[in-house]
Amino acid sequence: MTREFTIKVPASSANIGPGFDVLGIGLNLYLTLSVSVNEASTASTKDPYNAELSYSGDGSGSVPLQSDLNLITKTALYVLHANHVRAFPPGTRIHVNNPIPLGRGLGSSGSAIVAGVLLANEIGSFGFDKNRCLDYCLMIERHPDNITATMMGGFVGSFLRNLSPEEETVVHGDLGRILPSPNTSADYVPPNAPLDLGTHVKYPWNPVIKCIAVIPQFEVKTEDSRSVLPSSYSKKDVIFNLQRLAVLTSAVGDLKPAPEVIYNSMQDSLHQPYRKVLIPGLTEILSSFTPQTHDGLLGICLSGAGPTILCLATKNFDAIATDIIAQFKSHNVACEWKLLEVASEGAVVEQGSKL
Ligand SMILES: Nc1ncnc2c1ncn2[C@@H]1O[C@H](COP(=O)(O)OP(=O)(O)O)[C@@H](O)[C@H]1O
Ligand SMILES: N[C@@H](CCOP(=O)(O)O)C(=O)O
Repeated sequence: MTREFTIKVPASSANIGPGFDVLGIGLNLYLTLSVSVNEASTASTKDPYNAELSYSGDGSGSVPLQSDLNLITKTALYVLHANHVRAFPPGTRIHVNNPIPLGRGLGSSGSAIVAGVLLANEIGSFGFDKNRCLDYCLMIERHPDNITATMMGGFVGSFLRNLSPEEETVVHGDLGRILPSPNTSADYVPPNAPLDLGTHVKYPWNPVIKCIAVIPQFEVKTEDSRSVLPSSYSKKDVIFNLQRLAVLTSAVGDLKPAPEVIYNSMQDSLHQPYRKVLIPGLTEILSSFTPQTHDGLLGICLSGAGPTILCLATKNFDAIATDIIAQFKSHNVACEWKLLEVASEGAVVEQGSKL
């Protein structure tokens, strides 16, 4: 008997202007894992943990296919090891199809981590619900905005609960102690995820609002984009964002979305101004596209850690994207663009089996 299942995980756009490390939207661009486990197989593989991995889409040729090097299967192995399962069953085949561009601020790593945790949940038959799965994701990703949107779908706000000093050491400890690598000893059991790490809510979203993603053809690693941020902020800047955050979370659910309200509440003082050093033309683009210059535009921001620009809009998608691409071009940056919608369902696992 061969067990088969598919894991479908949306991309995400995090922050949405003022919600740095808080807000995220699940987007209908799906990382898909097609998994089969031939339960009769005893054949050994080259892979140290029995997984035969294949890959298509963005990252093909550069993403590693060994299970203790690939982010999806490393994540799955972490969850399996923490629950005393040492490897994938012999006869495990995983095909990854990834349309999410890597390192562009559309949550590719968050989607890979969510996919990995769901993969382990199926392989180990642990029966974890999505909230428990998020605990494991948070052990790796550490900021809840993109993984919560990816796992739960929709437009979400989230936070990580207060941690005891012992939990702090576990949750914010060395990732090398959590994720396996080729040097991990055969009997090492990594720390399990504390319970209920994340809390989230889903906000209403008017489906008339679509997401334009203008994606520059260069990568910015999230880690690098976080390293340019200051370690503290002024009271003025924090209040600036909190005020806008409160208004934005309600404004996008309105029956008749108000461009002025949404545009102004998507302004940010906490991350975008600092990230301009990594993204040519960022400040100019964010300030020169408004509901007055482009009919149908509601708001504009950096998607996640960048370099993608996210526009919320109700019409004229092509014209808005074409003009942003032209601005980037004047800074010698080539782009592609996608029109995306909010993925309200989040990550899903579909079962199937064949004799
Ligand atoms: N589908 C995938 N399979 C394996 N690794 C992935 C996948 N998606 C992302 N990654 C890893 O995550 C990195 C990008 O993460 P990050 O810098 O956080 O950017 P992003 O904004 O796209 O999440 C990639 O370089 C790769 O190492
Ligand atoms: N809040 C994080 C979000 C990172 O999202 P990603 O899509 O770039 O991985 C940040 O802004 O650093």
